[in-house]
Amino acid sequence: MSLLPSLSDLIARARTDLRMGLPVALRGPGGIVLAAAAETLGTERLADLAHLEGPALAITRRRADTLKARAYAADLARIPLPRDADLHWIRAVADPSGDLATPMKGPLQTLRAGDDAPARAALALAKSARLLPAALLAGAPDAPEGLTVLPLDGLHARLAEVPDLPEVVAAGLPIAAHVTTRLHVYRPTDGAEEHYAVEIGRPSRDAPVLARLHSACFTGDVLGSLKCDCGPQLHAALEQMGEAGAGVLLYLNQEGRGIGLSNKMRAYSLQDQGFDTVEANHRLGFEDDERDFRIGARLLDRLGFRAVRLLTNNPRKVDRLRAAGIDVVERVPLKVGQTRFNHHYLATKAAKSGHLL
Ligand SMILES: Nc1nc2c(ncn2[C@@H]2O[C@H](COP(=O)(O)OP(=O)(O)OP(=O)(O)O)[C@@H](O)[C@H]2O)c(=O)[nH]1
Ligand SMILES: [Zn+2]
Repeated sequence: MSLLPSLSDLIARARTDLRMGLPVALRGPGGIVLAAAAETLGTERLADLAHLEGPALAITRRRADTLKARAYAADLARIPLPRDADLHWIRAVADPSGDLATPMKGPLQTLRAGDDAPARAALALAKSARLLPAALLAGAPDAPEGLTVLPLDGLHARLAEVPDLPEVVAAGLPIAAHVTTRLHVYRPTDGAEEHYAVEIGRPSRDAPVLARLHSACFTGDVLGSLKCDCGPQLHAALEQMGEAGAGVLLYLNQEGRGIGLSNKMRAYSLQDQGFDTVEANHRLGFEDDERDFRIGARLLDRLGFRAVRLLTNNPRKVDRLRAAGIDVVERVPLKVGQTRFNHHYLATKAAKSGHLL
């Protein structure tokens, strides 16, 4: 019946539930598994989950490696919940901010037997809710009334897909770089973040367009942070397009290379403790880059652009766009915004993430 929620609707709900500290119910061949995000779980719900069957804390392999816990799966580890575990213990396993101050968590036993699929889905949901990737899971005889119930079948595949991105609206927006500019807003059908396209001038759809895929950086774009080069890159790209009289800048709301602002600031706090940008992501349980550039390809396609001259220093963006069917005819370097505060950050990106200096 069309009035019932689709899988995308359920995913959108699940994200909100997890952010509020509510568990979601995952229905698979083994029955119902309840999953709650470690970051938002409260004391009473922890007590209730702890009384269910086989409570275990799922973390990513990245986090497991940091904690020296053995991950039997390629991507995650499940730690059986110790009998005396409280919220403090759960947060300490999930959140690296106290790793140096309280190295008390180990040795951590991990589970080999049992199905990893519910844990995998829960971690993907936590990531897509921009929470720390750690979730408490426990088997339940049935789903308590009122909880969001998601079928495990197809869930992980759906979370890995690019959602449909219909355009909500487009309107003229004269900006300093060019007076003939239009801002387009796209809203994904799975309730995730909206993305924007800034169309400068009237670029032809028949020739390669000067384009940039810019990932949101509140600290750099808005506050003028000196820790990264995002703000100057954003403005230089718009200026270059303005001077050329045509271009398209996709502003993708993938803050912090796709981990969200809270997690990015957690990474900054780890950087204050001496870890570099890649190490900080890993300690938090993330890959160094969690962005999905297929969204950029989808938006270019929607706008009618098949070929681009891409403003970037990141070869991965070029590769991902090409893999998604966009013809990147040229990579145009964008070297602005070096400061004494971001020298180490840019050098790390070059050494570890393949950026071209
Ligand atoms: N996790 C994390 N994200 C960061 C950090 N510093 C900046 N960012 C984010 O990194 C992203 C940078 O985006 P871009 O400038 O589009 O991408 P890029 O990979 O640097 O590639 P180009 O700028 O195109 O060369 C933004 O989402 C920032 O919020 C950091 O230390 N940790
Ligand atoms: Zn930045």
